[in-house]
Amino acid sequence: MFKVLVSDPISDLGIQQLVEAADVTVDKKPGLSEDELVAIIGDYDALLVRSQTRVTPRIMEAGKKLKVVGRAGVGVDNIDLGAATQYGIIVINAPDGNTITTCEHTFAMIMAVARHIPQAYAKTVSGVWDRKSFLGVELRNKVLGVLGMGRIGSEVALRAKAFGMEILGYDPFMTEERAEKLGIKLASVDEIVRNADFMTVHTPLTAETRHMIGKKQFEVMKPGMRIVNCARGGIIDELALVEAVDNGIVAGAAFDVFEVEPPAADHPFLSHPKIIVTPHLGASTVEAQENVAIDVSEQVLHILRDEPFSNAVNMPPIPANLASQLQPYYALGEKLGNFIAQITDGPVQEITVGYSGELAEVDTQPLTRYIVKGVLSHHLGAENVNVVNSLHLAKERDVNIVINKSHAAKDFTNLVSVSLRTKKEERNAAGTLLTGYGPRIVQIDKFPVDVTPEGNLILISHNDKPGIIGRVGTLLGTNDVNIATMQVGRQLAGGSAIMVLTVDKGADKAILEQLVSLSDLNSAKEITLN
Ligand SMILES: NC(=O)C1=CN([C@@H]2O[C@H](COP(=O)(O)OP(=O)(O)OC[C@H]3O[C@@H](n4cnc5c(N)ncnc54)[C@H](O)[C@@H]3O)[C@@H](O)[C@H]2O)C=CC1
Ligand SMILES: O=C(O)C(=O)COP(=O)(O)O
Repeated sequence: MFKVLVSDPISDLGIQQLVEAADVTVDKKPGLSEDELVAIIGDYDALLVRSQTRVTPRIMEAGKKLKVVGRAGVGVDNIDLGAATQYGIIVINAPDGNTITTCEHTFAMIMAVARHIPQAYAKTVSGVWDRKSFLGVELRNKVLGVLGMGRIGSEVALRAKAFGMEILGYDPFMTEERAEKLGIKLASVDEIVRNADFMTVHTPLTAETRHMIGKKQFEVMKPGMRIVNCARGGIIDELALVEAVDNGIVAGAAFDVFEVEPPAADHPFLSHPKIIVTPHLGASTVEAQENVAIDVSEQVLHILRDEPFSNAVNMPPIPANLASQLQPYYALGEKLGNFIAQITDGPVQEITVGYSGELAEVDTQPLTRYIVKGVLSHHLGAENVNVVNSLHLAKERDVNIVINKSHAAKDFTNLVSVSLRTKKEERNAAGTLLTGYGPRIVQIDKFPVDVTPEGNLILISHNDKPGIIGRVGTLLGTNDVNIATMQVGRQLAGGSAIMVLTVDKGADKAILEQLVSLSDLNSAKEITLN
């Protein structure tokens, strides 16, 4: 049974599929402190949050079973992504569900700041009928600067056009073609600051966007500018903004988000007559909350059930057609990696993965993650490595990963080979998928074999001499080890050879030692592939 913890207020209707899933139990505990979360997170397989819960490295470290953190919304700046990757926790978000809602809130803020609605409301309800103080401006024929033309920024631009505004958009990833399609003009931050009447920001908060609008921009800003931030606190320098409003450069500002949330009681925005605020309400509609909770619950279920999923933030996305092509190879890749790790002595220095045949034509990085997971699991423990952190853990340990691709796969449609180099030796195994039969190891070092990578195996290296197979069989039989299958591989008659046995139960160290003491038998290793 999977356990899911919901630590922020998330739509009940949205998480219904999780609550109703027979293999899931859901606990709702909003408002926990970091210490309280650390104390209980060890019981949970998934954590669902909005923007309040700060998912810190301490929480992830304590989340020994934690497989996924689901963000019911867009911004993941409250989740330590580096720590998530380190601990092998997938972080997913719900990027589409609140776009329109946040866009509409932005528009509410644009209109409110243009017409002083919150200030006028406050005065009216206080009993003062003041029509003079609240002279507004029209939106029609005004220039709106949009910084960040992603999902929300683009929707804001579309609606602004309906108000008769001219749009200047800035986004490093915006092409001329797309700008033309949206009916906007591309401009630099500087051009927007100097020419717009209204400005709205819709970027994430990054090192690059922090204080993107600060003292320098306010110095050259078109006087009378009105500014809206419904994206993230910190994109606009809050103190520089207050100064610009006081100097008469900025006519008004509307903020939904703050550098620190909630802002301190003495934050200058909270008492400024020209700055209006809402408490991070951008995504707070019934519809958006349902949408994001449905989206994130669906993906969390997929992840818990080991099914293909989307919207991972700390893993590159895998296009659906590539996912379906690679999926059948994941088990083979992981087992091949684990097999080679078990037969190679010494600490791993380099993993060389070879892809040939059709696999050489596609992006195989998702499959490489499984292979590296298989290798590292042997050394670091299966519970500590997964496809989220396998490449990261390899890099952290200075394990070099080399990928070779060759279009020709001799004898097979596709071949995956894995070589492991340690200080002591270099060994290699290759495998393929046999239609109708599943994964097979088809080569170990230079020896061709046909081994199903499953269960308990014994790998023996010996001299190709008459009677050796019988001696091995007798010894194992005497020790009550039943042989299910046996494969012998050699290059030349009478030369060196290998034997791969599938046995019903593992052979202990004493039996392996007895095997090695047989004449013409050089080494024996036990391999477990579950
Ligand atoms: N107030 C609220 O409740 C909500 C706030 N948000 C926030 O709104 C922001 C935008 O969300 P979406 O549109 O869904 O994200 P998005 O990822 O679709 O768009 C962000 C855009 O910013 C652009 N960008 C990145 N760096 C930039 C830079 N240096 N200069 C200009 N553009 C840059 C990106 O290219 C991208 O097109 C995010 O910060 C998100 O967290 C989202 C939903 C609700
Ligand atoms: O989706 C986002 O990025 C938001 O900022 C919404 O935050 P919330 O889920 O309302 O706490």
